[in-house]
Amino acid sequence: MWLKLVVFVAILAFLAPKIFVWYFSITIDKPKGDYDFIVVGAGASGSVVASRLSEVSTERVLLLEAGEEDLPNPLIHVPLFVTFLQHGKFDWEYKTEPLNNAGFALTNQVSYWPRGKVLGGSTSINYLVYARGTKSDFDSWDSLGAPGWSYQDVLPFFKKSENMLDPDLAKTAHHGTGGPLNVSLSYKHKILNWFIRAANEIGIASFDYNRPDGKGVSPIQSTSTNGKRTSAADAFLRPVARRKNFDIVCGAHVKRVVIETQSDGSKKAVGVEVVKNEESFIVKSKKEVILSGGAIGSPQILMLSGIGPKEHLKEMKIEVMKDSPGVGSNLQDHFVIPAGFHSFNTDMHDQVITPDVLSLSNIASYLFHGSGSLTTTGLDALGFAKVLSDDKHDWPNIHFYLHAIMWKPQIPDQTEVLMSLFNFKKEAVDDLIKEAHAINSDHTSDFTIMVGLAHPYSSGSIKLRSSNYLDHPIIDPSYLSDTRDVTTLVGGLRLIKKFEDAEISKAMGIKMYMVMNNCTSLHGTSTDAYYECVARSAGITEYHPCCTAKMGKDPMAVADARLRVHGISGLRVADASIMPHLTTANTQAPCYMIGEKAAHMIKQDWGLI
Ligand SMILES: Cc1cc2nc3c(=O)[nH]c(=O)nc-3n(C[C@H](O)[C@H](O)[C@H](O)COP(=O)(O)OP(=O)(O)OC[C@H]3O[C@@H](n4cnc5c(N)ncnc54)[C@H](O)[C@@H]3O)c2cc1C
Repeated sequence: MWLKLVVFVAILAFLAPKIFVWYFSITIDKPKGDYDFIVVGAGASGSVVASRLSEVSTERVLLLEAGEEDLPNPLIHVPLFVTFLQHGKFDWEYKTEPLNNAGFALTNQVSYWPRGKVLGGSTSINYLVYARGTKSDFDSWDSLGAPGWSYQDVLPFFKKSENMLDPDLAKTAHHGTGGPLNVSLSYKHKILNWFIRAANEIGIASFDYNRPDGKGVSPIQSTSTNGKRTSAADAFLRPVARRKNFDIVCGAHVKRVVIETQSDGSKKAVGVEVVKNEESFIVKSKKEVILSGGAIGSPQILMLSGIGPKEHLKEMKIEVMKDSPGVGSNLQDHFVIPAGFHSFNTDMHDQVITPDVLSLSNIASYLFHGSGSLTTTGLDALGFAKVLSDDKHDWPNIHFYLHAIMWKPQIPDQTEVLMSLFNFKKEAVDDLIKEAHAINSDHTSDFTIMVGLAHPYSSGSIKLRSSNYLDHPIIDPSYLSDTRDVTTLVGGLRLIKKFEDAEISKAMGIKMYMVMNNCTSLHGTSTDAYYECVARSAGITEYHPCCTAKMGKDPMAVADARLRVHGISGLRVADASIMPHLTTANTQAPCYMIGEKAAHMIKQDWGLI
């Protein structure tokens, strides 16, 4: 009897993972023959492109993803666990070169740049904020040599993707319903009421930040369904992956695009070289290859394929297929400064996410009602403002977030987390703890407001480290190399400091503190030099790299406004790289839109609609 039971359990233990994979998996092991379209990278844009192209049943579509499949996994799908997704198998784990003008509180002045390496790409590891940017962003793209990308042109594609679940927002003209991507209002911690009221008091009005215009403040709209992350894979791949004309292969690292010289001397993309399980093979495309590897992956693949700045390719000993000086240049990223706040009068335990969040009642409310703190990444609200700027555009130049997580620096784990997520130096975190001790005996930071540059003037570059596809490229974001960005951030930090002055803040005893790298001892606490020191020390990536293969008409443009790579037929880029410049807000919503618009243009160009 016991023996039978042991054998039964052993068989079950052996079979269960296989049954799980068989039931949930939507991928196949290897490509099957040639395809009409090959899409590289299953992130925000690539998932949409592949999904939409495969709607045409006559076309064979292949989606190749270097990372593994995102089988149901609490780490991915429970929003609060977002920080556990970094530094693991779902993350490319990029690092920048040492920064020259920022990062003084970072170990070796190096910024840690996670990117999703998994089905769903960065949407499987991101913070879920769904924010599109302003009308001016897209009108500016259009005027910079990308006709067809004005706000009026792109709005239908934002709406096509979206299924806005909030009934009030769903009624507005600019939101979409019925698209594959669920967007909902995130769970609201009580501290949100303070934040919105304080913002209103200091002159920042409430509004829907996805309206075309604007400055104001609003609760977060997030890409989630009943408290569960909705990634690009959940929204665009899982529901359609069993289409007969659609194959998805994971663990497939694309080394390069295969380019042939035609009889008339022109160059054409005819497929890709892929490495899976250490085996290298070529897959042929009959119509097009679409690169959606993201702002780091796509320029890297382009350069490895011989498309890039001639001198750099020669230096890397790569045969030049097309001298394209813009590949890898124009790297832009939002750069954000965390500012800690503390409340002296109010018990924060029911106001924000506290370290005891994994209580039975919280877990039960998550499992049974899809509500509570586990449904959020901690980001509760997002605001936009314009501070001291001679910027001619109408767009906001800073954005700021309420991060409703109580940070208790005296808990060693949390110190480790800060060091590992952002590469902060131990001394910098220790500085902060010391100052927090001095400010209040409980030495906790109850929550954080983060303020970031919406439209940085500084831009950097991505270059190959070598011709080996496995080597991470050289990433130089050049944060704060343009002093106008410092001026804007000083203005932004001063604006955030004003939150203290609101009557509601005084009633709750809310105070800001922000100490980094001896800024206080060097510069006091209220001078511009102090705020500049904080910005240059504590600033970190907001995870929004883009623009490294921009579309346009000027000599630095890599693709035209239909995303066709200049000088190589049968090849497009569709992802964050093609943006001419950053949008005011977060980048996933624009990347979903780019995927929708790219698929539409490809279908038009091949007479498929
Ligand atoms: C930690 C984090 C938090 C973020 N938070 C937010 C947020 O809250 N809101 C927001 O709007 N944005 C956020 N972002 C940014 C947002 O997720 C990205 O801007 C967006 O996903 C970019 O879309 P993409 O298609 O350009 O690239 P990605 O989504 O990164 O997809 C690129 C895909 O290509 C694959 N790939 C790359 N190279 C190769 C290769 N050689 N072969 C095969 N496959 C390859 C990658 O593995 C990846 O799956 C965050 C990003 C990160 C990393």
